[in-house]
Amino acid sequence: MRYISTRGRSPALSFEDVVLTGLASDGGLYVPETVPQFSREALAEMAGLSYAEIAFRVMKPFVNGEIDDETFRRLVTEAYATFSHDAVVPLNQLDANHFLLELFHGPTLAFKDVALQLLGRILDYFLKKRGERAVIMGATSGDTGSAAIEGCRHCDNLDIFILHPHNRVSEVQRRQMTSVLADNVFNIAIEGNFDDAQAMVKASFADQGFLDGTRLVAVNSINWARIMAQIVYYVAAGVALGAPHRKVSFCVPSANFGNVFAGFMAYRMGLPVERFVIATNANDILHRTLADNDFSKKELVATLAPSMDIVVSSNFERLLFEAYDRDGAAVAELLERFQAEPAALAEAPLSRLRERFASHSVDDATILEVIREAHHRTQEILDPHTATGYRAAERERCDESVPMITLATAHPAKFAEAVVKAGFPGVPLPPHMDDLLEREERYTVLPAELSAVQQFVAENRR
Ligand SMILES: Cc1ncc(COP(=O)(O)O)c(C=O)c1O
Ligand SMILES: N[C@@H](CCOP(=O)(O)O)C(=O)O
Repeated sequence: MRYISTRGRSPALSFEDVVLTGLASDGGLYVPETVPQFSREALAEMAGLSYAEIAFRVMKPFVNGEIDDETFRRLVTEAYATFSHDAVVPLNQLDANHFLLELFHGPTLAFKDVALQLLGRILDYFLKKRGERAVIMGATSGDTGSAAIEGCRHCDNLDIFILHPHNRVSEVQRRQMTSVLADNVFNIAIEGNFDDAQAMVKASFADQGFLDGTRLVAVNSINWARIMAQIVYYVAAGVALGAPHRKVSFCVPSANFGNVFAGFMAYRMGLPVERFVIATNANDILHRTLADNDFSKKELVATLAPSMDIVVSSNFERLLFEAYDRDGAAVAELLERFQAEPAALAEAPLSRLRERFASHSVDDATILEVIREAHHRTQEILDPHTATGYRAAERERCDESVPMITLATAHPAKFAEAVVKAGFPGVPLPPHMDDLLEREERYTVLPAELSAVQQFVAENRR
């Protein structure tokens, strides 16, 4: 298995090299050269297996023997032993055919743990094997940051720099990052928004001179291993509900588009998926593109689902690459146009996308309404991101014979503002975070200027 760039102009890489890098040199994102296929029998055999075993089987073709089976199995098992639920990602039935896939039982209470608990271990394995050090730069709207820090903090060979938008993440999210006082962890609060942070991380991959030859590694969903690990829970949920013998649909709260793209990969590998429903908050570029072919940037809006406050969805490029029949030049041309002015997709790729994807945008008032309504129906308090998915799924459900699986992407305790505004007293943090609000914090506020950020990284890496 080799990995190629979505813009078609970078050399193909091995799994090890693709994990230990970020953007391709042509500015594209890496994807597997061929998509591994699961037969119906192979999928059917997975029903009833442990999550770790399903994870091993689904990811093995991507790893391509570059980590021996015994070691890879151990890394996977250790990663998912950190989750507080025996099923790792349990399915919670809401009604006859609507299910929540709870992805928030990891150490930092969001779906990012599923990939980052594993990625930290894989990075540690490869860097130790090579005897190399590396620098991580990551951008976060609140959840990736703490999951990356938690997944990588014990890697001696890594220094971790996480950029979050100053005063735009929840207090719990900020403290989950800034209260980790390890010598290799650096939190930077950017005076800007998530898109500014993501742009600076991407620019740093394009020109790594400031690191004097030290390797720069991505923990955002730029990194293929993030997508790879997220494919697993689509397969696990699908086979638990009867795939491959019946189809399933997924509704995914979306922003940077790594999560739903992982689902699309599961579909391409053989999981029978009827439909992916993309839920956005008021930052609705994905919905406008699919519904109106309006592929344009709009001013960022601060919402009650802050982790989805993103203007440009990085991984949409990976889906465009598939929709444009893997024509890297066409993708590069479209994205260059999009950076400069409002753009539109060509007719054929857009209709291909519309065959499999639907979308809905959910505003703040509706998020609050859903939190109340879902509590009334199920006694559960949803987090505001999951609430966007719940509403989009309800709007889209039509075929009652196809289970709809809404991805519950975070624990409500991380988002007190929305929960309290919906009329609830709040949701307690789990015991391992009991004293989070009293812990000492450390972070540095910097302007949204690439040179200031790169200078900070260069001066502080060990
Ligand atoms: C809680 C939560 N839900 C949904 C999303 C959207 O996921 P994605 O960026 O993979 O589309 C994010 C982060 O992006 C998130 O943190
Ligand atoms: N919502 C994310 C934004 C970054 O997304 P990623 O999947 O590319 O890491 C966050 O919480 O940081």
